[in-house]
Amino acid sequence: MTNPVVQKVNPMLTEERAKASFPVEELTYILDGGKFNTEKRREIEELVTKDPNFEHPPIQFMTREQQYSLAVKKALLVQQRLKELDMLDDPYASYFFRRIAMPREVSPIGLHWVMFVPTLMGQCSDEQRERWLQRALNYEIIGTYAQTEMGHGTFLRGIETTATYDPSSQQFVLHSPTTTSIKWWPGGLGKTCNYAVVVAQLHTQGRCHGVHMFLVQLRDESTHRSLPGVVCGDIGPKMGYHTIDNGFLQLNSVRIPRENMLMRNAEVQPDGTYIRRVSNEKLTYGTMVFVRSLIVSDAARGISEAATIAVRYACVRRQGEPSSPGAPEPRLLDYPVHQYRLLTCVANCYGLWFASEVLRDLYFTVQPDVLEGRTERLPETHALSAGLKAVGSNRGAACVEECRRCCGGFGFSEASGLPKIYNDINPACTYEGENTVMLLQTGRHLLKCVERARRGEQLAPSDAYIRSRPTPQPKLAGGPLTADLLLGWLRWRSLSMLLEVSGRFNSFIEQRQAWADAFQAVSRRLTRCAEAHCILYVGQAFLDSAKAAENPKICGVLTSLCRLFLLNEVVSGAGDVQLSRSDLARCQDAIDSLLTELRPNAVALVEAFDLPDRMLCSVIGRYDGQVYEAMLQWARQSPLNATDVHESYELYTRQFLAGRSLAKL
Ligand SMILES: CCCCCCCC/C=C\CCCC(=O)SCCNC(=O)CCNC(=O)[C@H](O)C(C)(C)COP(=O)(O)OP(=O)(O)OC[C@H]1O[C@@H](n2cnc3c(N)ncnc32)[C@H](O)[C@@H]1OP(=O)(O)O
Ligand SMILES: Cc1cc2nc3c(=O)[nH]c(=O)nc-3n(C[C@H](O)[C@H](O)[C@H](O)COP(=O)(O)OP(=O)(O)OC[C@H]3O[C@@H](n4cnc5c(N)ncnc54)[C@H](O)[C@@H]3O)c2cc1C
Repeated sequence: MTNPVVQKVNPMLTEERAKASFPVEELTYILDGGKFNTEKRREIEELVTKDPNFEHPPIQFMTREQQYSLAVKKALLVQQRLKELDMLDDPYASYFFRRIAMPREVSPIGLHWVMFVPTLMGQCSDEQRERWLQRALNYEIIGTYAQTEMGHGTFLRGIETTATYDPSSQQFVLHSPTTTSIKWWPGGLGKTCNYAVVVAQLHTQGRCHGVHMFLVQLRDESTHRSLPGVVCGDIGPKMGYHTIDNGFLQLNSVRIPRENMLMRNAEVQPDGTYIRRVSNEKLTYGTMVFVRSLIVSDAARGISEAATIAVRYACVRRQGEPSSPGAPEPRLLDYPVHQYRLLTCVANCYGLWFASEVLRDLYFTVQPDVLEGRTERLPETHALSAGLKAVGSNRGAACVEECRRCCGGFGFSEASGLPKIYNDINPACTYEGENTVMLLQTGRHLLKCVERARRGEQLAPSDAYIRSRPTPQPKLAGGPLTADLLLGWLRWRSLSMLLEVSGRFNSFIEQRQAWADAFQAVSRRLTRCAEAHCILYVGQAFLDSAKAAENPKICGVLTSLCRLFLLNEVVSGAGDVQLSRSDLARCQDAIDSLLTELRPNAVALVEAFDLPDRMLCSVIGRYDGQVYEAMLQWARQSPLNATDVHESYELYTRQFLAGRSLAKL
């Protein structure tokens, strides 16, 4: 991919940039977690941009096979470069190197570093780590995470693949007993990987002990041919994710050594005796908690890319009736409704960005304890990572789509870069736990919190408000609509909704319904409670970050953006609780005022994300704002334009026009 040649900057963008009321660079430092990180990220981006090995024509003009092949090359080249630069052990540097080298092109070896390596870290005994982890970190072996089957994705306990221990050979026999038990979806499984962590039902001494993990070699390490008993391949084209070989895997009585069961939490001894070392069996699901927390930040980054494109385009695109004769047509960004559509996406982006940082810190605080078997804060971490994964990816997909629509027809063209971002973000609503199911996990946790609060027990910090007494609805039509007041209202809303659903749930229990039936009866409402709880978390993280900004100008603009986020939640969630007409009207007026206030900072707020053209890959979101000439250049690259007359003319159209039958051709 080549960066568009930066031409003279479109004066309409220069004009907008000059309106910023705060130092954009300082906000970039905040978003990056410090000036040092910004500088390091830029150095890495520069390295990749200068490297001709990462240059190629736009992938959108390539076939899927070409896209996959190129992605394998780039993904492996990234690893080589990281090694040469001695950056392999630096997760920050590696992340940004991969991101700029393969912008929104999912890597065929992505599962290796997102799930395979973390699973080895979290699920192996110390001895197993010694044996495999370094090989995996050195990319001597390339692995994936094979859990989902054709027949079971969400309901993990229903997985059918079996791992049956044979004490005579001290081996496990891995087997796919049915068609529905064939592993389906794992990333990189089809063609790229030679190992997999396989999730299977453990059988030993005639008993099933539930799902456990096993390291299975799939392909020969030198020839890459699939090993005897292993049938695997690519699952075919998808809605997006063209660069990765999501695969299938059928195991026909494949034997692996006993030592290949991941034994941090449980063990099968040579004679077949099963020993569980920790009582909480959900520790096997640890990698998913980790990846769910990453997805929240990835969703925020996706919105940041789409919003940068759409806001820049809205500055240079004129469309509509001039305000006076001879005046130019208005810019899209001059329309209040357009400002609303874009600025609410920007507000969601900042909210999720800051929330993902708080969630990441929580994960890394809790994880060392969990690894040692102390699981007190695991339920909170699981509930938050599941719920925020759902809210983040739902919002991510919705905001990217809104940005795409904001760009009209060009938004539908791959030239805009927006379909690529959307197709990369959207599957996150499904993978790593389908979003509705994830919200139900959060809801289940919240119901239990209400019970524990009634018993006077302590709750984890993010759940603590559930212990407070119900209060009357905070009035919004009185004094100023401060961010603190709005956040208080969202806290009140979350608690009210939860108490209402919990009361309903308890009445089913009192009518002697089974727990599971009562849960199903309130499940629809419970997903809304989970969303409200997560939005409260996002709002709190947003406001805390705004207040923490040392520069008063940045503090001011972030607080205004946070108020827009909170007000929009109040207005769009007005159906969940009774909001008076006067409160609603007040909030709507406040939104209108905020749009006017924030509009001059629209470009500055997205450019604080500091996304180079190479990252955006967008004809309409270019830094220089020279959209139209670049659009024509893009179209000229279409393979359909390689000749003036396409071969289909001779083959079909000419015959058709001559009245000949096409049926025999
Ligand atoms: C750099 C950025 C890149 C980011 C992007 C990454 C790109 C990677 C691309 C693709 C990767 C995709 C990988 C995958 O999709 S892997 C497969 C993922 N599969 C799933 O997520 C399956 C979803 N299903 C489940 O997680 C579970 O089955 C379940 C839905 C949670 C239900 O489980 P189960 O029926 O066993 O449990 P219960 O509902 O009965 O609950 C029992 C108690 O366990 C608690 N629980 C459940 N899960 C966890 C967990 N993970 N951790 C801790 N505790 C857990 C639950 O709360 C219950 O507790 P209670 O106290 O109420 O009994
Ligand atoms: C791009 C992509 C990459 C993936 N990568 C991997 C990978 O690397 N490794 C891997 O193992 N898997 C992977 N997956 C699989 C993914 O994790 C599953 O698709 C996901 O967990 C959902 O499972 P499912 O497809 O079986 O859907 P189902 O579980 O059949 O769900 C279908 C629908 O039913 C609803 N539903 C299901 N159960 C309930 C319930 N209890 N209550 C209410 N509603 C319910 C869901 O909300 C959903 O809308 C990937 C999937 C995709 C799309």
